[in-house]
Amino acid sequence: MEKFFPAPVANFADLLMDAVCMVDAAGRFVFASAACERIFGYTAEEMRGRTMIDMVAPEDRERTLAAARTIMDGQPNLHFENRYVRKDGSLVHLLWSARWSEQHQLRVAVARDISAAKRAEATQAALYAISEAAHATDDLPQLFQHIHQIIGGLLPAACFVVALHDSCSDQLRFAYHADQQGPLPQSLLARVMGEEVRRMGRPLLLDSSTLAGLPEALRSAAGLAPVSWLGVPLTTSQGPIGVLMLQGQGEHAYTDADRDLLLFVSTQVATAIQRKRMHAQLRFMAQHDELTRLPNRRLFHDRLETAFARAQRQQGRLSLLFIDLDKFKLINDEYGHASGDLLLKEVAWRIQACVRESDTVARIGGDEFVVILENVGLPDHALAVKDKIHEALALPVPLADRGNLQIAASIGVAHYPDHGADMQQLLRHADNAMYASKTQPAPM
Ligand SMILES: Nc1nc2c(ncn2[C@@H]2O[C@H](COP(=O)(O)OP(=O)(O)OP(=O)(O)O)[C@@H](O)[C@H]2O)c(=O)[nH]1
Repeated sequence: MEKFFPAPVANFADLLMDAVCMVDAAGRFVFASAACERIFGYTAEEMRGRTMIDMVAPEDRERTLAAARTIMDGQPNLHFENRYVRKDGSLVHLLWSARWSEQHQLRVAVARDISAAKRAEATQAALYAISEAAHATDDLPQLFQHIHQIIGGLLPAACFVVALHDSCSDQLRFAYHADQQGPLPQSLLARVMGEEVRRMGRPLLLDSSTLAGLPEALRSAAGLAPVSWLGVPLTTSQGPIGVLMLQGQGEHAYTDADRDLLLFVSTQVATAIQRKRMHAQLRFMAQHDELTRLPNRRLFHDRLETAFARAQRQQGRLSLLFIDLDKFKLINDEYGHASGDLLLKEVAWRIQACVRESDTVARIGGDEFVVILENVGLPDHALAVKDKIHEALALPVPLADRGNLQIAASIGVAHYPDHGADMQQLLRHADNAMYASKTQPAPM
């Protein structure tokens, strides 16, 4: 050191929090101050003689060499950022100021560890991105994919899992489980780990160093030399809603700092999920009937428009069935509104059971239902569905304490293109056919 600085200055250099380095024209360290050990993980002794560029993160090497050339051409650089690979394999973000000493034929540089600031910056950006994703994505699976990418930029995440609490079954439902290539089959370890995080209500770090202190079920699911996993609860202001888990990459073991970071970010993730769920719920409520949970009149019209456009485009067929319960008012009057409600739910369920999943059954009024049958080969097929519905509705509906209810319905059918070239004509035809059938007994 005294070779370059007088002794007192050399002592000061070792007191600095920033690292002072000198690199010769061939790019080898010839001097490193004491702070280097804290920043790079290597002692000054270990650094001496090493080629600087070998310690730079591979992605930053080209930029670093270009900056070094400029400095050696006589232009000092007071604000250059790059990343070095520390002795333990982790990355350290550095801010450099450097200049070339013609007299000593050395690059003299001072490096400041800005990893904490970079991490805070990245965390802030991730929080913002998660909040943005909650607005920009259409549904939860898409949101989870976005969040996977965002958190993958902060922490190693070979595999990313979101498991949400299902209040009906009181179990975790794996809503997202994927690696960079796409969805993965459910793993026993992820399930056991998720349940454990949920049970404890706090983060859990799994790797070979923590294994001994973990519950038996988790130990046996993990095996002897587990890949590192990190799990945190997803909690909103209303309480826990699920669990977020990451699987490390290769040898990487998550640290306590990683755990704290994921826990911090998880609050934003939980809020984003909650917001998305609320939107989905509001959208569902706006489009579905509260009692039967069938599509309502508005969604029926949307579906019909789409089906109609498709049939026109593909020169296909579609049929509409208008269904109105007969004398439903009497049921309400005689058995009460609650029994009427129960009957409407049963009717909805029975009609749905008569058609394919791709068909639409909607409730468009008190006791009025409608069915859109797509891709019906011949009008006879729609008539067969109509008969099936009549039969299904003719079966008695048992009431808990008041015997059986008997119900019948009037059904009008309209076929495209036979009964109308446009939607209004078709709707009118089905409605008229339904009223016409009210005056006739239903075929049994
Ligand atoms: N329980 C119950 N009843 C409802 C609901 N919505 C509408 N209603 C009742 O459904 C009945 C429909 O009566 P109407 O349209 O006269 O039909 P109807 O008695 O079946 O007569 P027809 O169609 O001529 O055979 C009314 O009494 C409404 O109050 C509901 O959500 N629950």
